[in-house]
Amino acid sequence: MLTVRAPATSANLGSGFDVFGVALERPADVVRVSKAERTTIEVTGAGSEYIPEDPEKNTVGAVAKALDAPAHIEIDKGIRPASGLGSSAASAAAAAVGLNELYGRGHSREALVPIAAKGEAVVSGDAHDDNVAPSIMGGFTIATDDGVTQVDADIPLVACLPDIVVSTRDARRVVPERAGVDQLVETVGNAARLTTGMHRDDPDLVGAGMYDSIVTPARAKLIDGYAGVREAALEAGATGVTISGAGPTVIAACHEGDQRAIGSAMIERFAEEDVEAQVYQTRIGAGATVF
Ligand SMILES: Nc1ncnc2c1ncn2[C@@H]1O[C@H](COP(=O)(O)OP(=O)(O)OP(=O)(O)O)[C@@H](O)[C@H]1O
Ligand SMILES: N[C@@H](CCO)C(=O)O
Repeated sequence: MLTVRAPATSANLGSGFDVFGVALERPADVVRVSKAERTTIEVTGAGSEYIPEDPEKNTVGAVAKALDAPAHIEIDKGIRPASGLGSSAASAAAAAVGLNELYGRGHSREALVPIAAKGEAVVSGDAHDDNVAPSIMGGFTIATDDGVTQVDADIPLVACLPDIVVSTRDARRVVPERAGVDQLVETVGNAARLTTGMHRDDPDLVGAGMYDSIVTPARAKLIDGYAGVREAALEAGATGVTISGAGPTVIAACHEGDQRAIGSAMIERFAEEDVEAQVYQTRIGAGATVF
C-alpha cells in the first residue's frame, strides 16, 4: 500500500485563465492505493457525501483506467468539492502519483499531468491541466497544450472559502466567448507581470498581475458579496485578489505577516452578506508527496 498527500491548488490567478496554477501548502487530500483485481473506491472527509464512489464517476477511477492500474483507492478529503481549490484534481493527482509508483509505470511527474487530467474530464467535461499540474509538480505552473513549465515560488496567500457551491461545469458556462483587443493586451501585460513576480518571489508584482477583466467579472456574479470581499481584502493589505479556479473561493496574495488580518476582513465581509466562510492562511507549496 502507498499513501500520497496531494495539495489543493488555485487555478487561473486572474490573468492566466486555464493556464496558470499554484500548489497551496494547505489544505490537501490524502489517498491510499493498494493493488486489486478491479478498481474500488472509498471516500471519507470533507464533502464526501457528495462524491461518487463509482469508478466511472470519480476522478481517480479514470486515472486508474488510464494507467491500467486497478486498485482499491481510499480517499480522505481535506478539500471540499466544488470549492475552486482543485478538490477533484487533488484526488486525481494523488492517484496518478501513487498508482504510477505502485505499478512501477515509470512516468515522469510532467507525463502524469495529462493522465491525471483525464479525471478532470469526468467531472467538468474538459481535460484542463491547470489544477492537476501544480498538484503533481508543486510551485507555480504554466500549463499549455505543449506541456508544463514549473517555477518554484514562495508567495504568502489567503484562500477564503464561502459556504456557497459553484460547480466548474456551471462556472464555465458564463465564460464570455469573445474578448476585445484592449482586454487581450491588458491580460498579456498582467500575465507577464505575474510570471515575473513568481520568479522574483515578489508579492506586489504577483498581486498586480492577478487582475483580469474578461472571465472574473462574469464569474463574480456567482459569488454573493465578491466585490465587497475583494475590496475588504485589498484594504487589509492584500496585494491582489481574484477568484480561485472556478470559485467560490476568493484568493489573495500578500506580504508575510498580513494573512491573519486579510483573512478576518474577508470573513467579516462575507458575514455581512449572511454567508459563512472559512479561511486558509497558506502559501505556494510543494506537489504531491508519497509516504
Ligand atoms: N475525487 C473527487 N474529489 C472531489 N470531487 C470529485 C471527485 N470525484 C468526482 N468528484 C465530483 O467533482 C465535482 C467537483 O469538481 P469541481 O471541478 O466542480 O470542483 P473543484 O474540484 O473543487 O474545483 P476547481 O476545479 O474549480 O478548482 C463534484 O460534483 C464531485 O462529486
Ligand atoms: N481553469 C478552470 C479551473 C477549474 O477547474 C476554470 O476556471 O474553469
